Amino acid sequence: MSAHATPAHVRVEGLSRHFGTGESRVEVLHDVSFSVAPGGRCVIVGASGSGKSTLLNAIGGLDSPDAGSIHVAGQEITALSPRGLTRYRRDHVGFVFQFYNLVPDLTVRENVQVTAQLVRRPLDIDDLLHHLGLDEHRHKFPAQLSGGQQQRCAIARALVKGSDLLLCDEPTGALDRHTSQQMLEVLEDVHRRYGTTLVMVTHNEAITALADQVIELRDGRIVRDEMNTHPRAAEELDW
Ligand SMILES: Nc1ncnc2c1ncn2[C@@H]1O[C@H](COP(=O)(O)OP(=O)(O)OP(=O)(O)O)[C@@H](O)[C@H]1O
Repeated sequence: MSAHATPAHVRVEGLSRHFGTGESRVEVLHDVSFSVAPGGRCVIVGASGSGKSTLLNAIGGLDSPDAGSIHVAGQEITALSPRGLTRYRRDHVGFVFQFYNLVPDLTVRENVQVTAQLVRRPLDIDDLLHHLGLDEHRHKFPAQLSGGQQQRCAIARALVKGSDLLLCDEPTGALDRHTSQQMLEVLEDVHRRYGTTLVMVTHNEAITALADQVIELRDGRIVRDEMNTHPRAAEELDW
């Protein structure tokens, strides 16, 4: 790396992961290496079972690889103790899952507040809900929201910590086309407003048009790592 090169926000090197033993052993990731620049929007695309979620979970400190390393903002998260990993997840990473994992007995605002209480300097909850178009839904429970509104609540919860890395696992997976487009516009806005580094997993090739960087996984190996010099706006997306 030259003295002027910007250090990567996320650097994955030689990552491998398997599940099971003996005949049921499955090699899920093989020697995966790539970097994401600070403030980059990286889309990881691949067929079902190609290892996308396993990779994202490793970056999020939810799963430990067999071999290789992951650095996030210069810190080697693959070398952290379980306690260190908990702290990393709490302080440095926002996670949005396909199934939003909202607490059903808490309102939208309370769902976000629970996470805000975990960190020292959370973002302003009401400001965030406003930007995510959830003003009028603040006091509703998850079951009273549409899929897109639930997803936006999950994004608010992931962002409120003020972490600069947002990991999204199939953020549009359970949504119809129109709501998916809205969701991608929300993520675009979040990226513009907060400069958050986004790493998003999807099986939908169309979404790669929005990314600065596209990684394709096939059977746990990277078969494409390309920069996109002219990413499209979410509203121009051709499904
Ligand atoms: N905890 C686990 N135990 C055993 N096998 C697992 C486990 N987690 C994932 N796998 C296997 O690893 C492979 C990759 O799974 P992964 O969820 O990473 O793929 P994916 O590309 O995200 O797929 P999808 O798009 O369907 O979510 C699959 O064959 C899956 O069955």
